[in-house]
Amino acid sequence: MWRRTVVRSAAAAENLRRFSIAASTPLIPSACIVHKRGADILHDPWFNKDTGFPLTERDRLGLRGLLPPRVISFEQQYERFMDSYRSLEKNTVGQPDNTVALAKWRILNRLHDRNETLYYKVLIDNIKDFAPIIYTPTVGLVCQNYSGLFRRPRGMYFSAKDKGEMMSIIYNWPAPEVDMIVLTDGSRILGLGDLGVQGIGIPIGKLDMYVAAAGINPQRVLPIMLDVGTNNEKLLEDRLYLGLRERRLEGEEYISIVDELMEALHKRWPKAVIQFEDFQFKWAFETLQRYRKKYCMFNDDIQGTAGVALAGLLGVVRAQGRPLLDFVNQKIVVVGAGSAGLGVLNMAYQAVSRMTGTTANPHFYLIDKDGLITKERSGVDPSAAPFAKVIGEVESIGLREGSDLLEVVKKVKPHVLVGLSGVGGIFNEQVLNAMRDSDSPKPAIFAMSNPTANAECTAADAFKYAGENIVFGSGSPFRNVELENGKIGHVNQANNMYLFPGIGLGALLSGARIVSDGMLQAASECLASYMTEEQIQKGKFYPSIGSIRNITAEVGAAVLRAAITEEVAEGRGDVGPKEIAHMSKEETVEYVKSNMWYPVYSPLVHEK
Ligand SMILES: NC(=O)c1ccc[n+]([C@@H]2O[C@H](COP(=O)([O-])OP(=O)(O)OC[C@H]3O[C@@H](n4cnc5c(N)ncnc54)[C@H](O)[C@@H]3O)[C@@H](O)[C@H]2O)c1
Ligand SMILES: O=C(O)C[C@H](O)C(=O)O
Ligand SMILES: [Mg+2]
Repeated sequence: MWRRTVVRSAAAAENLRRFSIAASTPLIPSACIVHKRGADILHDPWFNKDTGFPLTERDRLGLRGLLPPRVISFEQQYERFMDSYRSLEKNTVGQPDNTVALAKWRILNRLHDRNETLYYKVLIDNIKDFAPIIYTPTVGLVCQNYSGLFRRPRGMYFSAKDKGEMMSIIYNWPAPEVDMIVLTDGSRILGLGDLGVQGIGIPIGKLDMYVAAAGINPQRVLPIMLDVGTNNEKLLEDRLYLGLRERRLEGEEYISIVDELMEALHKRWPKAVIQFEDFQFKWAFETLQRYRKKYCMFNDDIQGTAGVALAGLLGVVRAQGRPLLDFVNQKIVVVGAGSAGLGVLNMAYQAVSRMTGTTANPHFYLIDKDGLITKERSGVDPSAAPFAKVIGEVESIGLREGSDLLEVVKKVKPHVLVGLSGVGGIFNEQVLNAMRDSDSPKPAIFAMSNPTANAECTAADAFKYAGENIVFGSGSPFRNVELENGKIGHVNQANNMYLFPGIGLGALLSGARIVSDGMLQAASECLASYMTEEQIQKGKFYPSIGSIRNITAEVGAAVLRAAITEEVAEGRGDVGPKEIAHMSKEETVEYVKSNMWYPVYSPLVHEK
């Protein structure tokens, strides 16, 4: 076991005294107590510095003779890695995209597995280039090939076989403190479906984003796979599949195992924030309702996505040159009535209700695999029911129950078309062409499904077929498009990565008992107001990913303040809700920033 001690200069300590708790800003690197020596340290990526161990430390930790004699500085190690990364890029030119993507993922993953400090330094400083590798889209490819790519475990794996024993298994995790947990059951990985145990890549990728964007200490994050089986026939037949080769648990059996895991997690780390990720629809809403008043948890696909989408939708109104209140008049067609689509509609509906002060009847249209959802649909899911259209209303514009996407776009002439269906290419040439008749001067197309091949359309097709005056967003990254008019068609990455790190960080630092609607609303509003008028006019609704730490600090602070207002904050360490409540807006942002971890080599001190 290990623990951290914080060693600072008196002046620096005084500066941060009021606000800092597990203060980790590297004014003077914190010293770190390790309970290992020699080769054990070299094989532990949390502490390993490779050739970066100074000679004195090599003496102290029994490393003399185990390393080549020269000490290489952190900066040199960084450059050496980046050089080999650039060579790999050069040497793989012309090879298939997937081969190159996996090669890049491998070189980063190998670095992670031997030296986390250097890995996160590389990741943070190059987040724009590396996010598409450790996150969507490459993470999808990694999950699909996980059983073959597996070298070392990362995170924890609980299975249906562990029933009754989770409380003891949880203590096998070596870190005494955990701040952020991302949990999946692998049942709906991006738009790729049920990938069973292979879905562990998603919590790993999300937590890498937590470290990069929110500055959560990587020794305090925990990716978790709850393997309750898989219904993926290919995996069930694959002899090398690493998960349970059984069908998924259902009903009471399923929920009781999630209950047990949640209890065990809460027991060991009562202050940790738990993010549910990529659960199939039928369990996503149910688990959210079941746990959201009991634990500090949220569902990223439902709630994180909703906040990011709402910020984008409000940006669209601004781009049209209309006041924000005009949001209530926007005709929005959402394609995909699952966790994400319904999450977005719920939040948009709440926004309209707040703006109108009444029970709103917004101009929202919801389409699933069976077409337009109306009140005539039998067996409609209760969470989709509030968005089912009254039949008279749709008949008046020539639509009916189950009208297809093209018909809906032609008749509704929407301001915004949102894709959260997981079906690649369904915004085809005809659908995009129909968006040319949109009632908006700047029709908006959000092809939000992941990974890239599952996006409802590409950026190039959107600008080509729907017109050069559109604004565009996609869940996975696309290159900006060179338009025929000589301008650039900007691509927004409409991805929940702009919010979940700030939601988690704000919840954590406020010591929130739960993640309330007000906290989520504050996160979305913060993101929406982050962009300047000039950026909005250029069709930019989200900041560059290069500034994700900054936006996450702002979002985190907004969530923190909302937790205080909503009276769910209990504070953290010796900074209680009262102290937070007395901070100005700027001070909350500083407070959040001062609690972000940044990769530096800490002096290691051995203790038995
Ligand atoms: N960009 C982001 O931040 C973000 C966030 C969350 C989810 N997503 C993506 O959204 C997609 C859906 O996620 P989810 O959790 O809502 O999945 P889900 O399985 O809960 O829902 C999918 C929905 O799409 C509908 N659908 C399927 N085929 C369709 C078709 N041909 N036409 C219209 N609708 C169709 C289904 O009926 C269902 O309602 C995934 O690809 C996921 O990667 C993106
Ligand atoms: O993982 C992502 O890139 C976004 C989202 O959570 C998804 O499930 O697609
Ligand atoms: Mg997800």
